[in-house]
Amino acid sequence: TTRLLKEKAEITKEQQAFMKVIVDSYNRHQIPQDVTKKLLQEQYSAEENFILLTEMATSQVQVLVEFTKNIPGFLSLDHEDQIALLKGSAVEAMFLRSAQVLSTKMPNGHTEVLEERIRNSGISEEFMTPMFNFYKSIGKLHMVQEEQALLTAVTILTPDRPFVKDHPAVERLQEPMLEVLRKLCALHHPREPQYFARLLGRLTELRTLNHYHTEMLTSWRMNDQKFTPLLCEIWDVQ
Ligand SMILES: C[C@]12CC[C@H]3[C@@H](CC=C4C=C(C(=O)O)CC[C@@]43C)[C@@H]1CC[C@@H]2C(=O)c1ccc(O)cc1
Repeated sequence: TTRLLKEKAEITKEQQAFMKVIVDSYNRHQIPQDVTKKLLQEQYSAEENFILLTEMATSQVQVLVEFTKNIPGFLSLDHEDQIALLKGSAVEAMFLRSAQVLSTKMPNGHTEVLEERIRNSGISEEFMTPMFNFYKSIGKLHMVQEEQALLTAVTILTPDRPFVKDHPAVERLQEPMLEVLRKLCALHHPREPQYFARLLGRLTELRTLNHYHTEMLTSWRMNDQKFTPLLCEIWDVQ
């Protein structure tokens, strides 16, 4: 049984290689410096902050598509299911990304500036609270980079998104990632046996943000704020 226990805990060679593909892709695909640099330059106003966040959101969708294409097996899924997974996970991937970014101290005060601009971009208080509560709950986990990359991949490959036809095919891709993530959590957080369960609990909290996000988009539209064609396409807004 010790051998079985050992196998259960240890990350195998192929799991190591599999994880490396996802982590390298995650690190390679970030929004360009010239976009984040604007965070420090542009003047402060709700309109300017919204325009900046729109540019960041648009760039993040492009980054998300590139990252997703590198997830082993994703491109062999049914093409319509590929679109359904991207559209269904874009908001969650973005909130996960923003939580990871805002909970780590970025160089030269980006974090504070970014937080300031989010807080003054026309997002109403009722959505700001759950959003920043999520950021705090992610921050408390002190995820390592491999966990961040795998958690993002697990979020994208969630089988029960709207319009996904071949659930089992998506489950077959998500399962090995969950297995590696479970082992990673045991490896990096040995004194917190419940850490993996807490991590998955954040995915449930993430889903509730989808609802708030739809409201956020609607309230921005009411104030005649304009989105980019890519955001309109991924979020089905006119
Ligand atoms: C999600 C978000 C757009 C994308 C931003 C995020 C805040 C922080 C980020 C950090 C990034 C990085 O450092 O890599 C990439 C972009 C993101 C992930 C914003 C908070 C609210 C905003 C939003 O929902 C929004 C939606 C439509 C808009 O037109 C404007 C904003």
